[in-house]
Amino acid sequence: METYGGDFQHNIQIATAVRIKPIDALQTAQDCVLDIAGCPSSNTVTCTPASFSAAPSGPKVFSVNRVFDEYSTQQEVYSDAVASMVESFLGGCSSTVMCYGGTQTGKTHTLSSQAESDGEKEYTPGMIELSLREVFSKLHKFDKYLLRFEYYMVWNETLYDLFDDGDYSREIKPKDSDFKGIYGVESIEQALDLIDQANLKSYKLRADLDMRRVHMILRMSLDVIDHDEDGPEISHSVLSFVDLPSCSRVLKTGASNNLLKECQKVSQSLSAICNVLWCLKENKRHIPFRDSKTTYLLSDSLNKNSRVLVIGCISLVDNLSYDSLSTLRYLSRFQTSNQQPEALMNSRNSTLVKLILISKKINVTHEEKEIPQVETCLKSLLEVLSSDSDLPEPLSKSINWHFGNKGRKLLSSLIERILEGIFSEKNWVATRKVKTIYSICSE
Ligand SMILES: Nc1ncnc2c1ncn2[C@@H]1O[C@H](COP(=O)(O)OP(=O)(O)OP(=O)(O)O)[C@@H](O)[C@H]1O
Repeated sequence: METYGGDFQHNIQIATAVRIKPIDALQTAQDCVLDIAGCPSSNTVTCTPASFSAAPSGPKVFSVNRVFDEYSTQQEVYSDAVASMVESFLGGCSSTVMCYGGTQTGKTHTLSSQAESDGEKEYTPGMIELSLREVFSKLHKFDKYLLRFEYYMVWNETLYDLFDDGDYSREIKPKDSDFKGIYGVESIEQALDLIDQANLKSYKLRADLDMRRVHMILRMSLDVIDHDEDGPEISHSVLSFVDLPSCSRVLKTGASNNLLKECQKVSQSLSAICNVLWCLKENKRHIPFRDSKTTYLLSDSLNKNSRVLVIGCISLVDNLSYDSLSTLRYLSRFQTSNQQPEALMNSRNSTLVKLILISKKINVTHEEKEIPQVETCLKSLLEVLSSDSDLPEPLSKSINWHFGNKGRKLLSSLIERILEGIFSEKNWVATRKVKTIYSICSE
């Protein structure tokens, strides 16, 4: 993967990605409070809260290293963002993958992807399983290695060891963790089984203690002894997966005492992570690892040569859009390259995504205020489609996905009709026609 980390000159390489959760079968475009335009090949997210009272200043543009839209698959997220972290880990460089976002935005899905209990959704392995598969398939290359797994839950700044055979509900100190963990795991099946059992313990513990906002931290350490012509080479690296909840909505809208306390602790911990990463990036002498349990626990894998990937999970259907906006703001703190958001906003790919979101929306909402946005967007897209130049691959893929194989032609005629019908006549009766054409194109 060329782009990740490529433009980071700092000691620690920090990359950011956004994953947009698809709206589910029970939700409609009307439920979307955010218009988010982004595309797999673009690295900006343009976020327009539909409820302008939530953000009177209008659209906001956030730059990240990679946007995974709502149609992205687990395999795409893995191949494009996580695989290189695993490669670094196997090469002796510690790597941390963090998933951050509001509740129900797809953090667990992205990391663990558990099968749905009603069996309706297909099981697709998440980043943890895909990474473990890669690691186990490469271990035979080393002359000698020692693998160690640890799994922790942090709640209200209290640490629990989910691999503790005895009393896993016992609070532990981060320094105790040096002697903990499971060694000698020999197969991917054994590893996944251990993680599943630990997840069951965490559900029980969460229910027993009424925990609602927790951090989950899975760590895999690898010690390798390899021999080459210069003699033995020893390396130590850690690969961590961290599930970080966001509490901005709760903090903004208020909550009961216990939940508020939980959220304040989470928020302190998130600031501590942010400070540590900033200090590492700035090459500061003092790194405030001790400011939170999570940073203390990760201190051996956050250092000069390590890599961090923060995946922000966001949802188009987000009550008042607080969580998604705050997730994007959090990610933008780590962004180091100087993107030109305006230029990127006009790129062909983000235009298409915007069109798709808006055309879904104009089928159901008739608000005049959307007309100028839709018009600009459609006109620029029509220009792209009418030109002879080849469409970039993700764009043609998206067109096929949304409008069938005849994609480009149908889409052009659809846009022409939308422009004729709606913008010249300014007549919303045309919306019905558009709706019909749209449904024919989508068949
Ligand atoms: N990219 C996706 N594709 C399909 N389904 C998804 C996707 N992301 C999330 N979901 C579904 O959305 C629901 C909520 O996702 P998930 O449990 O991962 O959210 P979460 O952020 O971990 O929530 P919480 O913080 O409350 O634990 C699940 O049913 C999950 O299967």
